[in-house]
Amino acid sequence: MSSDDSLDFDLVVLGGGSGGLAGAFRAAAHGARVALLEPGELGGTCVNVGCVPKKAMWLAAEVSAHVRLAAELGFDVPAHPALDWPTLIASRQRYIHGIHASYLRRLDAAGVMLLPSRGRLLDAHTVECANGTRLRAAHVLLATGSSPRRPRVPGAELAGVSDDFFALCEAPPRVALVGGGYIAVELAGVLQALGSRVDIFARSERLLGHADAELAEALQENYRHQGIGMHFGYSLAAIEGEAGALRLRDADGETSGHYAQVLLAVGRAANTRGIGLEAAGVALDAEGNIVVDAFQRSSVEHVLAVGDVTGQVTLTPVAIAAARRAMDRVFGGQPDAKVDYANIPSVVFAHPPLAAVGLTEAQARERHGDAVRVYRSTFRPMLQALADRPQHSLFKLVCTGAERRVVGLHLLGEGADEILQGFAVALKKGITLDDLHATMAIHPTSAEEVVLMR
Ligand SMILES: Cc1cc2nc3c(=O)[nH]c(=O)nc-3n(C[C@H](O)[C@H](O)[C@H](O)COP(=O)(O)OP(=O)(O)OC[C@H]3O[C@@H](n4cnc5c(N)ncnc54)[C@H](O)[C@@H]3O)c2cc1C
Ligand SMILES: NC(=O)c1ccc[n+]([C@@H]2O[C@H](COP(=O)([O-])OP(=O)(O)OC[C@H]3O[C@@H](n4cnc5c(N)ncnc54)[C@H](O)[C@@H]3O)[C@@H](O)[C@H]2O)c1
Repeated sequence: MSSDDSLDFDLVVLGGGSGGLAGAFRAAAHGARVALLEPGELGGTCVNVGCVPKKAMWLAAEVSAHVRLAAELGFDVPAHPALDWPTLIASRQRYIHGIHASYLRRLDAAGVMLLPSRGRLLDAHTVECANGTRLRAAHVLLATGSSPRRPRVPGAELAGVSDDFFALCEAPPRVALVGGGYIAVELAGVLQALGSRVDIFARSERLLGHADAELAEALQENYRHQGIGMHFGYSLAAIEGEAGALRLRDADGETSGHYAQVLLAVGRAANTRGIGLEAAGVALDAEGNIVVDAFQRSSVEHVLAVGDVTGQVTLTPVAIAAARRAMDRVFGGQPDAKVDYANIPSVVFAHPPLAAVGLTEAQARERHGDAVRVYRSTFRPMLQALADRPQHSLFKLVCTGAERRVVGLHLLGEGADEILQGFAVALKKGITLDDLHATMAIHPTSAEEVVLMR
């Protein structure tokens, strides 16, 4: 690549989260002179208040469930294991500090200049730091992420959001979670397993509107068994009371409570305020996300955007892939590099986890009508059966056409989070049901059910 020496940098990145870091590393690997602005901890949402600490808490919740299973299998362990939360949180934060240190080392080795500051666009080629320093760059990458939304109801400020969940040092005795999406489902499962009594208040008629309805209902059944309360079609009108004793009031004036903690999980909004988008002329869509084309280009030439701030599939691997492809295109001589947004696999870290790739049955029927064939397997994983526990797995394959091409795979059950990745490769390659049947099963596993479904 060739550089313009009249500019300070080839690339200035706003945001040191999943997308920003990936973009900075990839651009530097292509020889670009890069500056990265991050006012907070490196790693952004995912590393500090998202995927990583969430997974740590999910793993702890799984361990707690397994200790209880172990007791039922005859091990000499308590049926209700006590958890010293501070020890768990210390281990989690130690792990996260290790990630921070690794990023610092890697930025240093890559020659990326890290500035611990917010940035603001003055025009398409100029970024101003909080202290007034101005950086001139050939390209700017916006990767400022998103923040939790709060519903506009009286008392909303009394509630916490997912960031506050990660500040907890003990299980609050009773927790209300408002929302029915990824975060409400994940935090509810973890808190219930680690000692809280949890109620979910969802506006929708079921959990996880994005997921296959049958699996979502099966997960609800599991949550009910675990003692999680669920209220659907709920319209939150106000949050009342005082810290430690909060009540929810619905649109009919009915109240529910008292809750030691109310957590709001009603979606996230792109971080676009105060970053100079108006000055530079960067367009937003009706939802407030930065508009980008398939190559992550904003409405202003040389200004790119990736990750949550664009509102495109808001997952860490997507932010990373979008940033890498954009940098491959701009600095790596790969003019066609872009993300394929089709068939992105995802996992809701519920108990058990729900993993999915491709079309749900409803989406497939809408698109392919009567050509859709659905195959399902409901079974009790061996560990659950040995302990005589009721938890079942539900695996579902959605196929279309005479060749029975696999267009959707939906897994609810133990190990689903780890099973899906390989099958996601296969689905992207366009496999058929016959291809699955031609693959030898691995016995005895849960995963074998995917190649045995008829
Ligand atoms: C509770 C929770 C759990 C999640 N779990 C998962 C999961 O299991 N798997 C998954 O794939 N995804 C998960 N996600 C989503 C994932 O965290 C996000 O999709 C991902 O972090 C988006 O990356 P990003 O780079 O766009 O933004 P972020 O990672 O949020 O990074 C944005 C960065 O920009 C910085 N910034 C903001 N304004 C400025 C400015 N003006 N100048 C400079 N810097 C600025 C911020 O400080 C922040 O560090 C989860 C999210 C949450 C909230
Ligand atoms: N495992 C993962 O990959 C993972 C985990 C957590 C978050 N994420 C990402 O972060 C995003 C944000 O998560 P989220 O759970 O906040 O959003 P979400 O979009 O998944 O769910 C928001 C939920 O809030 C409900 N809602 C909206 N307004 C409401 C109101 N006023 N009252 C009651 N309910 C209301 C919606 O009906 C929906 O069920 C996710 O969409 C996902 O992309 C991913």
